[in-house]
Amino acid sequence: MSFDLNQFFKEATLRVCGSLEAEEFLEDAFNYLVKFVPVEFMVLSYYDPTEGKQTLLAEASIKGGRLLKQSLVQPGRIKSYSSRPGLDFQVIEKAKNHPTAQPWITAGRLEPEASLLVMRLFARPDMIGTVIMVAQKGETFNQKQQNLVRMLQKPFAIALANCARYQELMELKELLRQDYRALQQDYIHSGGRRIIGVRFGLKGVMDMVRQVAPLNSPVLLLGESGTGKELIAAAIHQLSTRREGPFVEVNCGAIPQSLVDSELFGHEKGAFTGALAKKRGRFERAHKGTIFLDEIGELKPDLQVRLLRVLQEKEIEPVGAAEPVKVDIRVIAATHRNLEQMVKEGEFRQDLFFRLKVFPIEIPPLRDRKNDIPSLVEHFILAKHRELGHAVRPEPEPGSLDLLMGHDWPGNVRELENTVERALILSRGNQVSFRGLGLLMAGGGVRLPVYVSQDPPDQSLPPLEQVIKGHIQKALYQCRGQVGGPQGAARALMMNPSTLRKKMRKLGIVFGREAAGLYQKRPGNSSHQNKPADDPLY
Ligand SMILES: Nc1ncnc2c1ncn2[C@@H]1O[C@H](COP(=O)(O)OP(=O)(O)OP(=O)(O)O)[C@@H](O)[C@H]1O
Repeated sequence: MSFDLNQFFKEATLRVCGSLEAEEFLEDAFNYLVKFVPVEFMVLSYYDPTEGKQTLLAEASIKGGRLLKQSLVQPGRIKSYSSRPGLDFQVIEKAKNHPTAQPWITAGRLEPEASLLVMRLFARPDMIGTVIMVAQKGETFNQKQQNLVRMLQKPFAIALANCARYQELMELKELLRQDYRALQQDYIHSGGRRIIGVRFGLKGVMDMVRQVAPLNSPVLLLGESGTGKELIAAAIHQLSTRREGPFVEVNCGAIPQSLVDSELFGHEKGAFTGALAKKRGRFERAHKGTIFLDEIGELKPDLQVRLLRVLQEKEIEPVGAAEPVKVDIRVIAATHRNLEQMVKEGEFRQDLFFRLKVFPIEIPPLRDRKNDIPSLVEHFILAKHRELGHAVRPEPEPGSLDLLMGHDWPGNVRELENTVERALILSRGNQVSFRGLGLLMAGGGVRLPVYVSQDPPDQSLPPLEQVIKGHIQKALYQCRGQVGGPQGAARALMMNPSTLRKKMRKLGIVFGREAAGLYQKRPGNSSHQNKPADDPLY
């Protein structure tokens, strides 16, 4: 039966152009061509003329196709060699005589005596890659076989150009997807969140934040869990010149060990089983922005070394990448652990500790800034009642403040936030109660008694309005008649000052100029001489 060239061309072209994945079409082409030419394995490489960089894309042999994506290390030589004319199609009798085959021979991937067929691929007018066929042991490519392969120069070039574009698109799509996800997170992280206590309990912290934010120096946030370290980190980013860039958070204690490498440093496609697409790590995603390394004390020793390298060299090495990637990032780290002690005990690298603690900021626990509690409670009631979709915004039940101020808050602001949310979920009507939530009084761990009366209603109980009136008057007395401001009764009662004024007018309580001197405490006098006459609580 005579050999049909047209049939060969058609069948071979269908295989070469049958897929957009390099390893797939190369494998299909190999399986067909091996019937006609003595090829042991073939390699497809991609050449980027702008960067003068050559990448081995894929290889195929009897074992199947495989994605390689390895950059060749001699761009200068390749550039000059590839611009040499007349080398579009060559057969090299012995690989050792070919200028660019040497690294392959050294790497043990090519026999020095092997015969090669090198076919360059062009997309007008540039060379975009090569197909290299390595002949089976002791064989070479005769003229007839060379002619067959040469017929496929154009189909291979088209397949490679399409594959390169496709890869580029896929990578862009993946980057966009990652950026979109990161942007969503960034929005949650810094989107208009208020910090309560900036002029009170966090004043010292905020002064330091303003000082350091415009600089590029690393910042180390120290403080117990739930004190607001992440919030402060986001504020530093917002106040910095990097605010338009990303704010990427990494909880060093929460990433599973098996994923740490690729999560932080990223990976190339095919770097390991399951790495189906190139992935940018969090360091790379934080480029031109801020990376927040929470729970830095949990970082394993090998990662401490790599983080130190990132801080020193300002570059990262994605898994499977041929070259490091430069990153421009600002690092903010945080921990609730005593890093200094960890250094002494050999659990944390001293050099990394010194790098990170250029500007340490200590965030005080909530128990040391209890004056912030009323504003925090008001803030969380407002935010949570909206989140929960409650129609009315409830006010804290009278006496709540004593209860909340008496608690030690070992879980800090996070515990307070959760407590408010829980209380709101349980609240009925327009009052929110903090009783029965298991809040412990400071120091003793004594549960506040929750009074549940089994008796019939006490007929001698004063009417509710009278109790409220007396309670407000008591607050006015304690606040020396002041209604608004940080020392005012509204704050003590966790109420909006205008709501309190309205209520006082309704209840007939005198306040402001009308009450001049009425609520002033006399120095040294504890007998409450100025107490309101109709006050049922005195
Ligand atoms: N000053 C504040 N004003 C308003 N909300 C705050 C404040 N401090 C903390 N929060 C809120 O309390 C919660 C806990 O804060 P954050 O996560 O920043 O604490 P953290 O110190 O980073 O905790 P961890 O060490 O456990 O990671 C968050 O919901 C945060 O928004």
